[in-house]
Amino acid sequence: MNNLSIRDRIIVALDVPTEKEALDLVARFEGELRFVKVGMELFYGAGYPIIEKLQKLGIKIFLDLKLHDIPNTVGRAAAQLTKMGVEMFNVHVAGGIQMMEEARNQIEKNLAVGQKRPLLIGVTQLTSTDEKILHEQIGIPYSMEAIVTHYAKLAKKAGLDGVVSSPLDVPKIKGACGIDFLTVTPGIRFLNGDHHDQKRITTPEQAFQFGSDYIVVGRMITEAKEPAKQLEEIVRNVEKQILN
Ligand SMILES: O=c1ccn([C@@H]2O[C@H](COP(=O)(O)O)[C@@H](O)[C@H]2O)c(=O)[nH]1
Repeated sequence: MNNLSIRDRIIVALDVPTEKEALDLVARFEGELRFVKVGMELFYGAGYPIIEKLQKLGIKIFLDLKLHDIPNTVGRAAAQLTKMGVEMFNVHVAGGIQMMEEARNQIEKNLAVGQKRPLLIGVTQLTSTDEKILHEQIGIPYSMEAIVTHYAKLAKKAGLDGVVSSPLDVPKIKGACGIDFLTVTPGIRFLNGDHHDQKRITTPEQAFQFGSDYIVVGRMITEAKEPAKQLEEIVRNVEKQILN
């Protein structure tokens, strides 16, 4: 994908409700955190100031608000998010091509002079869902592989930079959309650890083996006794595996 180091490709999910808790958590990494995810909980709790504060610390931000509404509304929201100068944000592919294109167009229209364009990423099928949920609850009769690949192709057609998916989906997505189409993958767990609400999971090592460009890791790191040590261990193990 690019020549970023493994550390630069690990996005730590700051799933906490307040600015103080987020900044306290970041401080525990003593400058070793490169990329974080600000999701609904933190953004709704702390608002735009947390984005500015993290940026001042030199940390890249994936603003994971998963926009999903009519094209006009999503386009207008995308215009506002573009002005925040984050590295990436996302929309649900299920909103359709027109909705995704509107987001993409509004990004272009609202870039400040010299501003790097935020990456626009489409959410495929949540990693907390499996085929049983897809069939019995959501009412989609296709296989997980078919629906995720279909969503990825739609996102590419609409001009998005990549998709959020399980690492398990990455080989199919890269096969269908090309190696440069980005994959941002949550659902990262140790084999014997707690899977919580996640259904389609892999270890960090497997995720990079499958070709994930970025992994998103939350509780496995943030709920560890020593989050910084946990991050270091993940980086070390993935690098060791790549060298072998
Ligand atoms: O399909 C998706 C889309 C987004 N997420 C987000 O990633 C993190 C994962 O956190 P963990 O604690 O490692 O489970 C979380 O912020 C989700 O909102 C996802 O898990 N799956």
